[in-house]
Amino acid sequence: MNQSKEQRILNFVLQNAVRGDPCSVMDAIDKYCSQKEWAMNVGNEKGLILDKTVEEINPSVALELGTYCGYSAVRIARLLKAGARLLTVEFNPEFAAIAKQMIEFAGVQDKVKLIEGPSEEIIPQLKKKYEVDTLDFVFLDHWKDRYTPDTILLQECSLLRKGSVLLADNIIVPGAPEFVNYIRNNPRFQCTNYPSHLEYMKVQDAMEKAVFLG
Ligand SMILES: O=C(NCCCCc1cc2cnccc2s1)c1cc(-c2ccc(F)cc2)cc(O)c1O
Ligand SMILES: [Mg+2]
Repeated sequence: MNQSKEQRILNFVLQNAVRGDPCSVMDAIDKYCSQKEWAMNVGNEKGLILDKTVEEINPSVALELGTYCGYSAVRIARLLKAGARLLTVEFNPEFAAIAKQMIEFAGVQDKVKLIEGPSEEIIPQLKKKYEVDTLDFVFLDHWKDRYTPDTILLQECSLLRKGSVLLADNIIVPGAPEFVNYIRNNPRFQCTNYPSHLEYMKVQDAMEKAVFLG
């Protein structure tokens, strides 16, 4: 049965990166996906915006919606302080299996909890089942038409506190127009747009940061 693209990405990492070195894992994925096969990792240009946001917040509890191969989970987890944790949610079992191996190879597994399932099911479980009080940081990188309903759901589940930061990928491509309209017109959020480019392409994209005002 021939391999998936995601399996080929993981194999390239296993053969070209250094076990326990998150940066070498990120570099290997970026090398493969820019030279061999495009894939929807946040990439290094938007990744730097993600890094700066995470470093600014220094979150104790972070949530990622949309794990894919684990590139941004590794990217975020490498910056987390001792005792801090990232919960990352993936819908596709094949992707989750790849991401699990990627996260373990990078050596950040102690900081990352990979959860398989749809966001609308997982978010309401975060407090009781995953012992979350409130989220310091949320990275939205899953279905673009779920950004708005899941942002509303996070509020309904009292998972945001004054100062919680949302960062959303793909504001231009594939685009999340409903989310942009919702979040920029919502007085409970302070928004900032970060122009960038689609991963591995000379195509305009952007990220949107939204700080919850409580
Ligand atoms: O679709 C994208 N990401 C979402 C896929 C994850 C599905 C999930 C749903 C779900 C539900 N619940 C929990 C977890 C999850 S994970 C995506 C797509 C492009 C792209 C693709 C083609 C193209 F020509 C140009 C850009 C670029 C990107 O950076 C992306 O992030
Ligand atoms: Mg994305």
